[in-house]
Amino acid sequence: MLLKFTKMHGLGNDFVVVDLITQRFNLKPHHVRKIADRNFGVGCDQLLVVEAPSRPDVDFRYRIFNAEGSEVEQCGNGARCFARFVRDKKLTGNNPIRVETAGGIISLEIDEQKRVRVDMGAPILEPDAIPFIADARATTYTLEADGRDYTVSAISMGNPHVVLQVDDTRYAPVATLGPILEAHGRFPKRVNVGFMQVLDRQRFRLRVFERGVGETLACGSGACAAMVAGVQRGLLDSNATAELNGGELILSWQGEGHPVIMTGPATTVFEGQVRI
Ligand SMILES: N[C@@H](CCC[C@H](N)C(=O)O)C(=O)O
Repeated sequence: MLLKFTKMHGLGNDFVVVDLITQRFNLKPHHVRKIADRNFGVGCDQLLVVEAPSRPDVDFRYRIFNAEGSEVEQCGNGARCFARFVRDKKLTGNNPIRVETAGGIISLEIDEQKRVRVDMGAPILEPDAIPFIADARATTYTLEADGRDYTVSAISMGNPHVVLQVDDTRYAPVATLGPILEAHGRFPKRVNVGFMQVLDRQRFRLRVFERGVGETLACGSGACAAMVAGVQRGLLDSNATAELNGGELILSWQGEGHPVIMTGPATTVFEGQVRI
């Protein structure tokens, strides 16, 4: 069958977006791996699926698959692309657009400059719910890996993140420590690994080794988790800009119980059909 798709990106974190409201297809992990393959397929970090909602109080169901085929709970850069996709395809006129994900309900609002403001929901900080194995909840934890102790924050934005502070992201051990922490035994569902350099109280740099993908040019939920980690550690104010290798995101978090708000661009690259 020929499956129609749109190739999009959010700050270089790239996506194949598939509308399974107007097309019928029983998507399996091996299809995702084939489409995501950068040599033999279309190529993407994540495949995003637009579906009809399963409940009356939302507009769509948003499903997310990592390039390796695993279905995951949340994708922040993808959420902005999702909003642009359903708007450009005229699947909704609503603004904000309410969307259910496996990680909770998020709200997406497109502004006049076509940037998308995402209410990512409140961060989850209880270890059991992240999930993260710890005796008690704390702002930072000591994580032993590869014979060394690391001071980390553990946060879920619907999906699990661990955040480490580094002096300079350019020299952070993303390619070596990233995969070790991604598969660390204290994160039963594996974890996205963020390396954060705080520049001042309103600006930080971030590189993320994403679960199920590897390092990407940007990670929206990772930027939200780093924002929460920075505020909790007393390093960041409640409004800050994240510099990722693919560009910038504007973030705000007013503290525990409040949602993280992320604003940034969403770009369509091309449309196509893939035989599957
Ligand atoms: N790129 C994403 C996160 C995608 C999912 C992640 N790799 C996971 O496994 O949780 C973002 O922009 O948030």
